Amino acid sequence: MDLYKIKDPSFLKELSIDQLKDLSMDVRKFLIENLSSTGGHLGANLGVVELTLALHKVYESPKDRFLFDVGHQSYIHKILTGRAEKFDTLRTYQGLCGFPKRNESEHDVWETGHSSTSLSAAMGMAIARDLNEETHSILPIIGDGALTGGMALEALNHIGDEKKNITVILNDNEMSIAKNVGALHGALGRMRSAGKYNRAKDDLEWLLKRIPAVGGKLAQAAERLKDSMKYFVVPGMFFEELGFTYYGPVDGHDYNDLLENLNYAKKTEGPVIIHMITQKGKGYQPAESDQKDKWHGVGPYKIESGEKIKSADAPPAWSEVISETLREEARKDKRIVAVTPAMVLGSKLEKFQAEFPDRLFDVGIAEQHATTLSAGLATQGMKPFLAIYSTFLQRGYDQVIHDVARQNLNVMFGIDRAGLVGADGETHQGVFDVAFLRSVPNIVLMMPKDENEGQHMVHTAVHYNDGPIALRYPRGNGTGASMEETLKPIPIGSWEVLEEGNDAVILTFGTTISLALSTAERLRKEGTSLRVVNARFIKPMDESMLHTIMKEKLPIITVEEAVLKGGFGSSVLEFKEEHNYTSWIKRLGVPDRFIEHGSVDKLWEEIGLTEENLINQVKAMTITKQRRA
Ligand SMILES: Cc1ncc(C[n+]2csc(CCOP(=O)(O)OP(=O)(O)O)c2C)c(N)n1
Ligand SMILES: CC(=O)[C@@H](O)[C@H](O)COP(=O)(O)O
Ligand SMILES: [Mg+2]
Repeated sequence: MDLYKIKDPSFLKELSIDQLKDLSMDVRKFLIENLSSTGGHLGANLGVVELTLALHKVYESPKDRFLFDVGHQSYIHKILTGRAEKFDTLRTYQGLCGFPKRNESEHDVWETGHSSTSLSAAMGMAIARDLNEETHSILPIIGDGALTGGMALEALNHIGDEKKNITVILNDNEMSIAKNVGALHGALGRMRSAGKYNRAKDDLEWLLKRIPAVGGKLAQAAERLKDSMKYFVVPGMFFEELGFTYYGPVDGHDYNDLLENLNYAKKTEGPVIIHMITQKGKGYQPAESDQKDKWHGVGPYKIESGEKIKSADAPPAWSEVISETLREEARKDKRIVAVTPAMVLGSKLEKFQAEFPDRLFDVGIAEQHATTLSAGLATQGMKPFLAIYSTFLQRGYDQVIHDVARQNLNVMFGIDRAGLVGADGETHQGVFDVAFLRSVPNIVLMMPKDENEGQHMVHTAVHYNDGPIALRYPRGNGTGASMEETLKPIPIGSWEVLEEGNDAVILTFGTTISLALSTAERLRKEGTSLRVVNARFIKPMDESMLHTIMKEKLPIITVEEAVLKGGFGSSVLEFKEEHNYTSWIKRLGVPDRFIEHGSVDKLWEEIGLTEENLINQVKAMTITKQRRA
């Protein structure tokens, strides 16, 4: 079938099971071909082909609401709702978003990117539906990984109690990004192996209710029988105890099983959970056989061999440098433990895990728990290193304030993916942490200019015993800096002058340092000398250097790959105001709006992090200064 001709999913109603099977093959081929050049979340999508087609066949989007949790598995939904032709632009600048997007289609009713939000949103929609006396179905589609997120459990608690008509599609592939973890994962495993018990239970109940002569009594007996079987065969029966009708396990690749259960659920009153078993990466051998992450998220690759296309000789990834330094430190100090909320692979902690299996804690998608767990560890004299993406630390903000900083505990934060991340777009940009951390008392916040300084910062954090300390580093590869053999602590709050100059000063840190240096070089050729300062401690700042600069009355430009509102530049403005200086300060950084997906270079251009813009700002300030003088 020509997928480019699909305008909406209504055609599915007429398709036979054989036609659905053919269409599934076309969809898989389309995904494998398109993503081989764009990259994207291939594994998860290959696993939900049948599930998504079946949902669109039985239900009626957008009247019925599909909420894709995390949303990385919504590609088939996008194809079925008329967006196949945009797939060559997937996750590129101004192209198709990799997650559901309300302004892309009326079929995208809930935007995601971060996990475990779909059940709460579904509950909100269900309450509104009932108050408005509407009758549509609401179907959150949530993975076994996302189900471990605290929010999902909070929502189950509410939905089960209120008995709302919500049909939860639980897509259980036994994988988070890496193998799923936790007791809930274990419970799902037991439900999976309980086989078709539930079907037998429902069939029995259905049969008994239809015997007219003995009707009620027999049905009551059946109910008792069902309850005792429930405890006997499926210990806990977690979902039913919470007030859900549980259907499953359903073979998520078998249309007979899928359609039968979806149609059954459609007629069931109250909250329903359909436990679907799927295989991540299904239908593409390299993904199926990958034991690590089933091709969760990939860059471009060769279709035939599955070989990933990578630029040769790239410097090591930032995450690798940081976690490898931590591993080195962990050999010397037994108190060091690493904590990750489901990101062992992304944060490159596999080697740490292999060497110190008892000192690495993958807690699942549980950023709040991970943060407070680290606080708990620190109270007992341990040195926890919480490796966490900047964007996901947003989930643990109260825990940072209430549990870590307030008690001034020695928790180390490795804030990964700090700055613009590119293809994942606005849900994942790591641009808020500077603003939301610098206002919290007791925290030290730093960012290295290169991976050599990065390793020294890990060392600094390990040897810092005066409270929480956070080290932020970007997505992708390092700068290729040569690495010093001996690790040394960097004095807390110290900045360094990278380039001397007397016409204007640039205060910057991390990724934007190279921009400042190249701009300074260009301006020097034109006779303007810029002082470039590596403001590697965002908090505390180097106040002695700031006093010197402000006394010199040089124009100051702050540059940061983080939000301007409340960011590093704001702290420089505050310093000026607190000390009654008159310095002229300009701030460059991320403006007050959400930044969509695209290559980081393109996004820097969009927000004015370019040499041209910086040169213009410097010229405007220095020329005006000369005129004023
Ligand atoms: C709050 C939050 N933490 C971490 C992530 C990173 N993340 C994206 S997908 C994923 C695994 C999700 O597993 P599951 O829900 O089972 O979906 P699957 O990929 O297996 O289909 C994780 C940890 C995220 N998106 N949001
Ligand atoms: C959907 C999601 O949240 C993750 O899969 C994320 O896309 C991973 O990002 P990295 O590729 O930066 O690890
Ligand atoms: Mg999963």
